Amino acid sequence: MSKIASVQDLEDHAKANLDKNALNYYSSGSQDMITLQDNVNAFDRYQIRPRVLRNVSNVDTKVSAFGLTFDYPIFIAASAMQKMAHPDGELASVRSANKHNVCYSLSTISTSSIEEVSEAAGQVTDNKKIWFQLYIYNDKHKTIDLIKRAERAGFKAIILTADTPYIGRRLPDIRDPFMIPSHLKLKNIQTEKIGEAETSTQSSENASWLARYFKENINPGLTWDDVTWIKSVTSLPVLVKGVLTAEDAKLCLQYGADGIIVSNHGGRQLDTAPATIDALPEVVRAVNGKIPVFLDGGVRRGTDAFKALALGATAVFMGRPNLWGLFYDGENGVDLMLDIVFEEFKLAMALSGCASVKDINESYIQDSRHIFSKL
Ligand SMILES: Cc1cc2nc3c(=O)[nH]c(=O)nc-3n(C[C@H](O)[C@H](O)[C@H](O)COP(=O)(O)O)c2cc1C
Ligand SMILES: O=C(O)C(=O)c1ccccc1
Repeated sequence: MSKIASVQDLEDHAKANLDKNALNYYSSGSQDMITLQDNVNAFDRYQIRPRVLRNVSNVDTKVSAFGLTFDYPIFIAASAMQKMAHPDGELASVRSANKHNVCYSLSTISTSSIEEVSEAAGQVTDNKKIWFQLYIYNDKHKTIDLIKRAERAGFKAIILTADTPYIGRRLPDIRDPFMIPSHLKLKNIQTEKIGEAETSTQSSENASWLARYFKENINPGLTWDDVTWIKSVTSLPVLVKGVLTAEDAKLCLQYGADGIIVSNHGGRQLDTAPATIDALPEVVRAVNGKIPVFLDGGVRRGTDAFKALALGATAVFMGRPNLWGLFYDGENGVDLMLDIVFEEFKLAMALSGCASVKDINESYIQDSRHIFSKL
């Protein structure tokens, strides 16, 4: 077999070899998967404007946020149930992220516990670059308990996912209902209803296991006051994930969010929502430097990350590439994936004439659809 040279190679490997239940769950988007594809394709509509004859013998890829420094502005997004990709699951992912000194975000709905992930991130609390993605449960005490456990375990930020009051309509899951494999457990939270959902073999009525899990456990009634509420129960920075408009970005500021993740949940929620790289500029403009803005969705190459930074992102997250790397070879596979993307990013900086991440700005990018506006 040829060597793996890109994230696309890892995706191809997973698509040819991963079992259908896990593959459908990991790869699918909602409805016609237009947003899923557009997240990826939109990056190609932007072009990098390279500058030459700059000294790029040393390229510094480090970035900082919330008082933490990371070696690269490319992090791992929260994705649920990683042990379906590899027996080491979340633990392999966090070990790899930690080794590379980048952030790992842990999903609430993980097959390794908050405490296990913290332990895998190393012994020194200050060095743990782990953020906790929070779904707010109907039961507020359970929600507070998750936050407190994450704090105690040394997580450095809370990511409140705001785009999932209900699960998106994922057709592969409706056609062939997803089941969590019987040897795996959701490790962070016990719910009375989940036992019931876990043991049923076929979705009842017309809701899938995923849709029922959400319906039975996750609070669809959240409002901006819940950002205030989360802020009142934790001293950690709180990021709102799932923002796609300037209007909501301003509300993030008004309600005291410490950061924003421009995201459409990897095209798994509202189909035909904009590609994240297209939504980023209006969010960045609305925020006007007051809090850091991150992006996820469709990042597959170092050049994609470069483009997001040129449009004002502090850093980006990758979701599915982590799963493809994990499936390829556990921790080594995630290492391989990160090494490839980091190498691509560093080279993109060098070939664009940027010796430091601080140099990357709007002058390095053009939107091919508005190319004449730059003339
Ligand atoms: C299989 C899978 C599971 C996910 N689970 C979660 C989750 O539990 N919580 C969450 O906030 N986002 C979840 N996401 C969304 C990711 O955090 C992220 O927004 C998305 O994957 C980014 O797009 P990309 O996969 O194109 O990189 C999930 C995404 C995938 C693909
Ligand atoms: O699949 C998802 O995107 C997601 O966030 C999720 C996580 C756990 C259960 C159901 C959906």
